Amino acid sequence: MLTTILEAAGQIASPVEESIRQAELRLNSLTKPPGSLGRLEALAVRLAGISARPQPEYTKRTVVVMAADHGVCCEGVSAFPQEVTLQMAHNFLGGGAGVNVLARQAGAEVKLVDIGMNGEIEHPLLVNRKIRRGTDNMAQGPAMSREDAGRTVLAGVQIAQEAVKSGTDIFVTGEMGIGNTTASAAVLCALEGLSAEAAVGRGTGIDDERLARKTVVVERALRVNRPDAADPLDVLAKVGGLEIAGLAGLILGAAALQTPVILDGFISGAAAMVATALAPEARAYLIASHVSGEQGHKLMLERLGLEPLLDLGLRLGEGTGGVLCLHLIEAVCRIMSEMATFESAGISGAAEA
Ligand SMILES: O=C(O)c1ccc[n+]([C@@H]2O[C@H](COP(=O)([O-])O)[C@@H](O)[C@H]2O)c1
Ligand SMILES: Cc1cc2nc[nH]c2cc1C
Repeated sequence: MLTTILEAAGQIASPVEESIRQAELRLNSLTKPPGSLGRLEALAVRLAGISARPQPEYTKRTVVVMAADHGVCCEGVSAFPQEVTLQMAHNFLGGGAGVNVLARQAGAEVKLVDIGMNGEIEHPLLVNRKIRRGTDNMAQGPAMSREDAGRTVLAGVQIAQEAVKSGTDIFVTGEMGIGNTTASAAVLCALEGLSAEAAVGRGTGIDDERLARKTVVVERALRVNRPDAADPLDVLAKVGGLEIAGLAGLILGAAALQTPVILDGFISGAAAMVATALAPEARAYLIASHVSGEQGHKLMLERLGLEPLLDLGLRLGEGTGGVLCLHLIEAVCRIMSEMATFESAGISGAAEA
């Protein structure tokens, strides 16, 4: 299984240097003081390299929302009951969730994937890739088998491949899963050797008492399972989640097809940690949309070496922060294609020193 995953990862090429160089030249020819568009300029250059074009355009934007359940919920780690995962899945399909609203505004399509919910939904818009009905309680043993973790990553790779074949040229990662901030914190601790205290946050809004319990649960999960930091599939299987594994695969599949991936919040970040542990080259294809309000996300992004574009205190998940950044990406693309140059507008360049 790992061999097949690493085969997919082995196809990830570096961003295209020539497109990067052309984008830098173009930015410096536009009617503005050099560098005056700040970090948007760095974003323009990165997108050029990823998409192998100095003036990229993204016309088919897909938010992949992976939904899954977590056995660890029975430890009382969330502010909401587990059945909210399935109830929210109905909400996504009906177009009423936060991400649906923001995706409509940003011209993106929401693709809901059942990668491992406890319950069943029959709906024409639902992509059914259920690997199993939720994970087991990681505080008592592995969340899932190594085989299930591998199959889930491969399902994510395949979803990316199918979407790109149907025209998707940019992805946003999204997820829904009550309990998944516990799994994400455990993955962060396992891969980076951090204490539970540094990684655990309030998720859906737990009080101090539950936060203390959640921290103990993550500590216990790490002690009981002893995940191997050098083996990302082992980490996923022992303390991960199905949506985390699926999104890790989506990232690898997208990167192998030179397609940018906008990361949403803490859970998407955990998937990115796994993906980059499997294939460090995938990092070049990742754009961090925002730093989430979830404690631990800032540290996670630092470890990933990614600078978030926004800091709005978002902690909804679903892909909401990622979709918001599509507006910034659209802005950058328009700057690159529509802005006049010093030459075309007849404007004098900077004075000689
Ligand atoms: O993306 C984030 O940073 C984020 C931070 C906190 C909560 N969430 C969402 O809330 C759910 C998980 O919270 P919890 O408390 O049940 O672990 C899950 O459905 C996530 O989409 C998401
Ligand atoms: C209502 C609700 C919506 C969500 N969306 C993502 N995670 C969520 C958690 C809850 C509880």
